[in-house]
This record gives sequence, structure tokens and C-alpha cells, in this order.
Amino acid sequence: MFSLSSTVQPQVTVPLSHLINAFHSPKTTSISVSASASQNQHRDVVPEHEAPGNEPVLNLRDLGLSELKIGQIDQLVDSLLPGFCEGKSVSSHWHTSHVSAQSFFENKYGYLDMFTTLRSSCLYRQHSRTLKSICSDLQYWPVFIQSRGFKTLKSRTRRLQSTSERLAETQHIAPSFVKGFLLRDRGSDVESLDKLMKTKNIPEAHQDAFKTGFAEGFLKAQALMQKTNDSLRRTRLILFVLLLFGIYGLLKNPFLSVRFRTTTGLDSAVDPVQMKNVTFEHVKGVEEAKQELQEVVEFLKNPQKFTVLGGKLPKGILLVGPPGTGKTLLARAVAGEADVPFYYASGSEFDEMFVGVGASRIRNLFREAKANAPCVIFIDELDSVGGKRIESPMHPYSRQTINQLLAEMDGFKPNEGVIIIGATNFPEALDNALIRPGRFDMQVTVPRPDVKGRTEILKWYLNKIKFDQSVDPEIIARGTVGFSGAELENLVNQAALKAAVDGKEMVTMKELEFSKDKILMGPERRSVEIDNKNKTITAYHESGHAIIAYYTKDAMPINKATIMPRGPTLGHVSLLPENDRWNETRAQLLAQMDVSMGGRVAEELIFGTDHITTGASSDFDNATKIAKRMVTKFGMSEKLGVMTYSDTGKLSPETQSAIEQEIRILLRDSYERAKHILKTHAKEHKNLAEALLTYETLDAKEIQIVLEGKKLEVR
Ligand SMILES: Nc1ncnc2c1ncn2[C@@H]1O[C@H](COP(=O)(O)OP(=O)(O)OP(=O)(O)O)[C@@H](O)[C@H]1O
Ligand SMILES: [Zn+2]
Repeated sequence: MFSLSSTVQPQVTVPLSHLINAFHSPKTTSISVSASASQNQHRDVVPEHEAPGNEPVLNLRDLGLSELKIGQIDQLVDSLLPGFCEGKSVSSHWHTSHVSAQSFFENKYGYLDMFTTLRSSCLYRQHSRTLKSICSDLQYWPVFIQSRGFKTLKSRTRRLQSTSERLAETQHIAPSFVKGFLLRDRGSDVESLDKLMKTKNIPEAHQDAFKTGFAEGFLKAQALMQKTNDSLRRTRLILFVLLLFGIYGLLKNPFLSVRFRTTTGLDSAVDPVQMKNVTFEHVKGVEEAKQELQEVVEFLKNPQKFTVLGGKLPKGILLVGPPGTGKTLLARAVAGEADVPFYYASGSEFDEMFVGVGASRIRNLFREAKANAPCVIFIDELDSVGGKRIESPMHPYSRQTINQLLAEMDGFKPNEGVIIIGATNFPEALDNALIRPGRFDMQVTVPRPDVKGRTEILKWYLNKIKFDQSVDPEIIARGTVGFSGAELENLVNQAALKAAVDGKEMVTMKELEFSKDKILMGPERRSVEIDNKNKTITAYHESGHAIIAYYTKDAMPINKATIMPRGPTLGHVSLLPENDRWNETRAQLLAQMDVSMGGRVAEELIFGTDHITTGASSDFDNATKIAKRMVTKFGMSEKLGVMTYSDTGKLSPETQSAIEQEIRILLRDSYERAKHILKTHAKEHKNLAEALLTYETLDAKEIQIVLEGKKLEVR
């Protein structure tokens, strides 16, 4: 029995015209193909095969047909000519023939199941026909010349050439295996399927059925190929579009665009922003800064007025202050007041990895600005571009950038109408050359707002939301020492959000206090389950602080006491200075220490020495810090005198122990004072603790009511 091993890969060869012809034969009798007819005759039509001899043949692979599998050819022929090959004997010459392990159809179309489909449309029985017998038949059938062939991608190039050209070319330059290939192709032109069938005595009825079957197969294959080509074309189109998008995306990428911009010099890096809407009205609590900048506004409004008298205005103004204090806002307000263009640039924008990029951006920025004078150039984070010119691997080209900035600032006349405003949080970090006269020679400090400034800022932002008339911005301002404008804005915003979450129509003091505490101490931890014992200890601890604060003359007034856990704390008492304190007296410092001691003293007095808790550690930190500074910095210790001791580690052991002793005495005395007050006011202490356990939070007024022995209104 013939078998094809996977290691043998001969080629299926069949005269070209065998196949071509099939398409051109009239399908006159295709309908008449019937199982019974073919069954009766199939034995007769099986020819006895001869060796191929010199008959020209066409490689089926070239036709795109060589990958038809054995089974498929079997099935094909079987379906077209039922019983055609049944019982046919196996010729030995197939073992050395050009039969391929792959069928010619599958080679071309990569489609294995076409013949299964074909077969399913014909209700013929199946039987085990071998490829060998079919191919033998095909190989020796006579064919005639047919100019139109079935096209495969592989043969496309060759089709472009005429047959004669191909022949000549083949004879001269083609390698021998190609030559053989093409010659066989050409040779196949002289055969005809009809002739072959005639010589092999294939019954007429079978011939037509056979031809029709082939024709149908080829047509289906052709359609499939068309489909494949279409989808190939579509895929190519999609890939092309994706490629275009990819290229566009890469060009948009800052990494590449930076290089692009440097090489082309197209980088303008800045867009002027007209800042009419921001004026000095919008900047609160920085009156001095506004006054200083007022003259700059006048200059921008009317540069000529200043040149007449020969006066020179600074080219550069440096706004110095902590983050969020409104430096950017002030610079915008300057441009807005003068109604001139405002160019914003952040120092970090000039800080580039590539040589010359920062410098070229500065050049472009100034070129644009000069063309649009009068105007304001604002460089935020000036320290990141104008820091000291140190060699740093992090900023390899910073030198060039600063030099460019210096050159640009020198490059225009003082009265050209361009004002450069720089902002920094670290003026010390700036390169000295930047702050000499002629560059950023005017410094304006923008400090954190004082209590008046904070009140103004709070009012300004409160006016943008709905708030209850009972809200007193000053109380919030007093409790927000050290808050910047941006933080106060955030406080008001958080209060508004809280009111919205709670379904309130207006923001009240409660929400403002809430958001202040949240910013200062972290969010409330309502979910934390605290047992009664701990709650009681906390209530006595906090009321201990409150009692000391209430009964100590120089302590700050109480604002609030609470046993609501927040952030890392279990409760707290907040004290409010009447005003921002510029200085603190000895008595005030001692009072602060006493208030700190109040918590632990309360624990000791109420629960006993064995039940004191760890909750007082931060109170002691605070008290110790004050005592230490009194001794080493403020000259408030009689024993150590009016001397400062900055690095205590370098001091003699005697001095060190003297300092420690003094600190210890201060703390001990403070503890005793607190103990005395709590013992004296034990009743008030108890009342306040109980009120806290009932109400959780008490404000200043409520604390006063409780301490005066009155009853609190039920809330
Ligand atoms: N004095 C102020 N008056 C009104 N609003 C202020 C004030 N200070 C800050 N803000 C608010 O805070 C926002 C941030 O302030 P701004 O950006 O001007 O601060 P900055 O000092 O430039 O900060 P940074 O140093 O971080 O750049 C402002 O847009 C404004 O809404
Ligand atoms: Zn405490």
C-alpha cells in the first residue's frame, strides 16, 4: 500500500492543461453524474500507468494546487467520480514519483476543508481511495495548450513576462532548478485534458463530471483567494494608519519634541495670558507687598512717565515667601492691574537633560515678551533655574541656562517695558549674580498672613460660598496661626464640602472648626471603638488641660475641648491666642508648660499612680521643649545666665548636667503647680469631664458654663 512519510517531500506534478482545460469544457453532462453510472464504469476508466517519460509537466505548487492532501484529492475525485478508483491496484512507480505530502489546494489556499464542504454537497458514499490512483490518472491524461492559467501570488511576477522572455531568461540566467520548473510549466501548454481523457478512454459522462468538479473547486478557491487578498489589503491599510498615528504620537512625545524644538528653534515655550480678571482685589492679607508692587503697575501702565525724569525701575522683582502665600497670584495681579500680557514660566521647565534646551527656551521667552512689551514675565520656582551654578550631574546644563537668563536680563534696557517677576521659597539658594542690581534687584517678601490677613482671606473665600451669619471668620483666623492663603482657601472649601455631605444648606462654625481640625490633626476617627474606661481617662485628661488653662492667668484662652479621636489623638483641647504672638513672656511660657502637665496630673489624681497612661508623652515633649529653650536660648534660667547654648553635645559635662538639672527643675515645678490647681478645682474638673463624656465636644462658651457650675442646655 502506498504511504507517504512525512520525511519524503516530493512534488505533485500534473500537466497544466489538465486543470486549465477543466474550466473550459462545457458542463453539458455534469448533472448526469450519478452514483450508479459511475459505479458501473469506474473500473474501466482506471488506466494502467506508464512511467511519465518526457512529458512536460507543470508543478502544481506553482499553480497553487500542490498542497492538496492525499485524502482531499481522494475525496474530490471520489465525489466527482464515485467509484472511479475503487479496487484500483497500486502501482509501484508512485514510490518514486513527484507526489507531495501536501495537496495542491491546501498549498494555495491554506484551506483544508474545502473538499469536505464540496463532498458534503454531494451525497456520495465515501470510500477509501488513495491519492496515488487519482494522481496517476491525472498525470497521464493528455492536455492541450491553454494560455490563461490559474494565478498564484508566487507566479505573479513571472506572469508579467511573456512566455518567450521567460524561456530566454531561464536558459541564460536562471539556476537549473528554476529552469526545470519553468520548462515544465511551458511544456504543459502543449497538452489537453480532452486528449488525455480520450487516450485513456474515460467515459464521456465521467469526463464532464470530472471537469465540472474541478471547475467548481477552482472557482471556490478563486473566491477564497479574493477574500484573502481583500483582508490582506485591509490589514495593510490599518497597519499604515497605525504607523502614521505612531509617528505622530512619537513626535508629540516631549522627549522627542524637545529635540525637535531645539533643532528647529520653533520652541516658543510660552503663551501670554491676559490677566485682566486678576487684580490686587483678589490678593488678601499681603498689603505691604501690594503697596510695593503698585509702582511697578504704574510703570507698566505708562513707561514713558518714568523715563522722563531719568529714573530707572528694576528689571526684575523677586517675590520671596513660603508656598501658597499668593506669589503667583500677586504677579498675575500686577499684569492684571496694568492690563498687559502675562508670560508664565516655571523654573523647572528650563531644566532640561539636553544641552542648550533650557537656554533656548529662555531666549524664546524673552524674544516673545520683548515683541509684546509692556508685559510681565513670571518665572515661578526661580531657584530651580537660577540656583547657584554648581556642577551637578542632575542638572548638567544649568550653568548655560542661568547664563542665558543673565544675558537676557542684561540685554534689554530698563525702560523697555518688560518686567520680570521671579518667585522663590529659598532666596538663599539663588545665584548671587541673579540678585545683584540690574537683575532681580527688588525683593518683595510675601509672608504668611497674620490674624488680620487670615480674617480677610477667610472672608474673601467665605463670600464665595453660602455661610451662616453666625460664622465669625476671626475666630477661625485666630485658630489658624501659620496657615497660608492657599491653606485657608482649602479650609473654607472643605467646610463647604462637609456641609454638603451633611445635607446642610449653609456652612456654619461647626463645619469650619471641623475642617480646621481635620487639616491640623487629621480626619476624625468615628469608627474607632473606644471602651468606656479609656473614654473616661481621656475625658479627665483633657479636662485636666482645660482646667489649668482656665485657671492660669497667662495661659491662652480655651477654644474647644473634645474626646473625639482624630488622627493619632484620642482627644484634644485647643487654645486660641487673642492675637498672633510676636513675643512670649516667661509667664506665658510657664503657663504653656503647666497646661501641658494638666493631662498627666489629672490621670494621677483621679486614677492613682498605678493607672497613669502613655497618653501624656506628647504633652511632656511639648513642656520639655519649652523648658529647654528657656534655659539654652532665652536666658531665662538664673543659674545658667543669659547665655545661649546652641550645640549642647559639645558642651562640657558639667554645663550639660547643669542644663539638664535646670530643665528638670522647671518641669517639676510646673507639674506641682498643675497639681495644685487641679486639687483646688477638683469639683470643676469632675463636672467638665462628665460633660465631655456626655457631649464629646465642648466649645469655649460651654466650657465656661460648666466651670461656672451652671447646667448645659440639652443639645
Ligand atoms: N493672599 C491670598 N489671597 C487670596 N488668595 C490666596 C492668597 N494666597 C494664596 N491664595 C490662594 O492660594 C492659591 C495658591 O497661591 P499661589 O499659587 O499664588 O501661591 P504661591 O505663593 O505662588 O505658591 P508656590 O510658592 O507654591 O508657587 C491661589 O490661587 C489663591 O487661590
Ligand atoms: Zn494631653
